[in-house]
Amino acid sequence: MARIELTDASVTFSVRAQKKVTLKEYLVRGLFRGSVNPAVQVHALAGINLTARDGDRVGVIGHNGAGKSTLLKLLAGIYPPTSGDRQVDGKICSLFDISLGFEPEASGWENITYRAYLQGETPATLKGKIDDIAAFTELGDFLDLPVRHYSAGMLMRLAFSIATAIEPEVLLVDEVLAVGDLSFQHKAQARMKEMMASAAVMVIVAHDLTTIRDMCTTVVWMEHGQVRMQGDPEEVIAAYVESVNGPALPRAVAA
Ligand SMILES: Nc1ncnc2c1ncn2[C@@H]1O[C@H](COP(=O)(O)OP(=O)(O)OP(=O)(O)O)[C@@H](O)[C@H]1O
Repeated sequence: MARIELTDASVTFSVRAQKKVTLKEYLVRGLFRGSVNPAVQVHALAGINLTARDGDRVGVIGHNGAGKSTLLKLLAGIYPPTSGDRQVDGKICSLFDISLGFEPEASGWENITYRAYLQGETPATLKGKIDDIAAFTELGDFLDLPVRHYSAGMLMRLAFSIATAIEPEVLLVDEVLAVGDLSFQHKAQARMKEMMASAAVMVIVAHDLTTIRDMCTTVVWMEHGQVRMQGDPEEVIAAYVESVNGPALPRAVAA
């Protein structure tokens, strides 16, 4: 059984306003004010409680910078909670930031192998899949070349084909994922639909509210790193739209 459980989970980043401090600034400001370039705490997520089990489809909505992507990364295990607890049971597939982390000097084939192992494949299980992964990329002989020679779209094809080669129990998706050219996008969307249907639990971040309404069993509205509201998709989406547009005008009553 797949399960996601966040209990009072927070993620805080410690960032510095300036990248470099000149010697003059260091001497002048450092002498009089203590720290020259103090760390600022960014509370990307604060006190998040979220539970999802088999069959749940969770849509995450909210304004830019509300913490949606950070929530996906927390669920994926990329960011550990600064405080609180994260429990995720089940094989995870993360469909966001997928083209990061390739080995530039290694060939497409080698990168398929490295990534597949990271995704939990073994030499035996990969043997039965590697040709399908390669065929899905449609990259042909390019797979023999180091991936530093690939275009951004080609890297995306490779990344998507590998990421979607597993049958995940927990699927984490960022709707903004644009994969390759038009023909590949059709193929990619069809594959994503299959995965969304078969995954036990899905969490999807999207700005397109129609997608969320059609797909999700529950919706989380994020605001300034916190959950403003969660529950029934129609109710949460209506409240979110009202907060963005203002209350709906009363209907004119016929005289
Ligand atoms: N690695 C990081 N280091 C520092 N701050 C970060 C980092 N990642 C996110 N943040 C901050 O956390 C907050 C939430 O960002 P996040 O990307 O999760 O928002 P979002 O809701 O996904 O936004 P958008 O809709 O624009 O994609 C923002 O203030 C952002 O600047």
